[in-house]
Amino acid sequence: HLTSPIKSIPGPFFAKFTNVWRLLDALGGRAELSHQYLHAKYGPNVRLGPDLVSVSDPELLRKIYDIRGQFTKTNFYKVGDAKAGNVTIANVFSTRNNEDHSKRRSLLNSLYKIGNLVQMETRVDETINAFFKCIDQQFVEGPNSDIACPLDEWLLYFAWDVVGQLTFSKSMGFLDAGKDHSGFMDTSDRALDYFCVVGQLPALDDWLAKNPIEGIRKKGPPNFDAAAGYCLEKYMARVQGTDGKSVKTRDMLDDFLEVKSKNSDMDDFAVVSALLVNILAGADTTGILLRAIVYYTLKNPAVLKRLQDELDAADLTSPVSYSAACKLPYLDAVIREASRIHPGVGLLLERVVPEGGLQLPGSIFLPPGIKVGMSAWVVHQNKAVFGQDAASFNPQRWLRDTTLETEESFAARLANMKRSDLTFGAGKRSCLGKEFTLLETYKSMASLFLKYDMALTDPEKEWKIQNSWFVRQTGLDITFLQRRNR
Ligand code: HEM
Repeated sequence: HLTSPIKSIPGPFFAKFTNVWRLLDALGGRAELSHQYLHAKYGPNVRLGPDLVSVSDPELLRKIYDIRGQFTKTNFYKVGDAKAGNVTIANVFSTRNNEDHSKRRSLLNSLYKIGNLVQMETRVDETINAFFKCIDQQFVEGPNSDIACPLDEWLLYFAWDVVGQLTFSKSMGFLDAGKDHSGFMDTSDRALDYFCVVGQLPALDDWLAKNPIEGIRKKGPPNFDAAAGYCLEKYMARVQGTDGKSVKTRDMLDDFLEVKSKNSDMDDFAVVSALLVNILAGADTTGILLRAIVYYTLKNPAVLKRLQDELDAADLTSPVSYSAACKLPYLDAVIREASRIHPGVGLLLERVVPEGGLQLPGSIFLPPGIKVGMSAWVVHQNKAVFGQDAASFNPQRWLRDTTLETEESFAARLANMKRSDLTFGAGKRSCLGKEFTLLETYKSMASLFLKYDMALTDPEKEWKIQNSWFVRQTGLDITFLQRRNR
C-alpha cells in the first residue's frame, strides 16, 4: 500500500490492502448501498481495492466507456466465461479482448435493433395476453381472487416467456406453469450470486468453476449447463425441422442461422452462445425493470393517476402496440425514472486504465493497469445532473417544467441526464439488448396499467433487495382489480 500510485485515494482501511474487503461487501448482498455511502463520505474517487478505484464524476463516463473500448473489461468478467472440457470459452459479454469483442458483436448488432425486433411484435402480444389471462383467472376472477399476487414472480415468468417467444417462437412455459418449472430461474440466481462475489477475487474462479479437475468443477458452483443444453436442443430441432415452427414467422434463431449461413465466424457454438446470452442476459434484467416500474408507480399515487390518465386519453387497445406506447411522454418518463432509481446492474462496470493513464478531478492520476469503474447506483444520485431530489422517484424530472424552463434549457438538462445514464452501460460495451427490453417494457407496462387497477397489498411494506450483480427484488405483493370498461 505504501508504494501504491493510488495510495492518496481515500477508502475503507482494509480495502487498501486486500480484495477480501470487497468480496465480503459483495457477499453482504447490498454493495450498491455501500458504494453510495462511501462516495457520500469520501467524495468522487474511492479506493475499493489495492488496485481498484470507483469514480462518480459523470464527466468521466464517456471517457471510461468510450466507443472504441480503449478501457478494456477487467478479470471480473472472466468469471462469466464458460468451461467445456479443458477449454475456456468467452462470449460477447465476458470477452476482455477488444478485437475479439468487435468480431462477436458485429455479427449480432443489427439483429437487436428495434427495426428488426418489431417484426416479431406479435410474439410479445401473445405473451402479454397469456400473462393477463393468468392474472384474470388467478387474481381477479377466480375463487382465490382475494389473495395477493406475488407480482415479482409473475413479471419474471412473463420476461422469461417473452425471451422464449422472440428467440425460439415458443414461450418457455413459466406463465403456464405459474412456477419455476425447470429450476432455470433458481440456477440463474445462484450463478449470479457466485459471479458477483467471486468476481471480486477472480483468481478464486480458477480453483472453483474453472478447475482443471472435472470432479471439482462438477461439485463446484452452479453453472449454466442445463440452460445451454436447452438452447442446443432448440437449435438442433430447428435445423432438423422437428420443432414444428412455421417458416412464415421469423424469430432470432432464424436470424442467427442466417448470419451463420453467410459468415464463417458464426459457427454452431456461436449460435448456441447467442441463444444462451438471450436467456441469461435478457430475462432477469427485464423482470427487474418491470418490477421497479410497478413498485414505484404504486408507491406514488399521483404518478399512478397521471399515468392512467395519459393511457385513457390515448385511445389504446390492449395489448398496446410499441409504436403507440413509445409516443406516451409520461410513460416514457416513468420508465426512465424507474431505471434511474433502480438500475438493473448494481456493481461497478470495471475497466483497466489503458496506456496514457487517466486524469481524475483533484489532480489525481491513475496509471495504466489500475482498475477503474463506475456504478449506475452512484452516478444516478448526482444532484448536479438529476436535481436536488435525486434520491426520490420523480418522473417529472424527465419532462419540461413549462413554468420555469425554456425549450432550450430543458433540452440541455435532458441531454445531460441522458449522457449520465448508466442503466445500460455506455460506449462499445453498452447493452446489446436495450431495445429488446424497451420493446417489451413499453408494451407490457402500457397494457398493464391500462387494463388493471393495482394496489400494493401492504402500502407500508418495503420490498426486499438482493444485489448479485443484477439487483433483484422480492415481496411485490399486489391486489388486482379489473378497471371499468377495459
Ligand atoms: C432492463 C434490462 C437490461 C439492463 C438494465 C441491462 C444492462 C446492461 C449493462 C449495464 C450492460 C453493460 C455491462 C458492463 O459494461 O459490464 C449490459 C451489457 C449487455 N447486455 Fe444488457 N441489460 C438489459 C437487457 C438485456 C437484454 C434483453 C439482452 C439480450 C437479449 C442483454 C444483453 C446484453 C449483452 C450481450 C451485453 C454485453 C454487451 C457487450 O459487451 O458488447 N441485455 N447490459
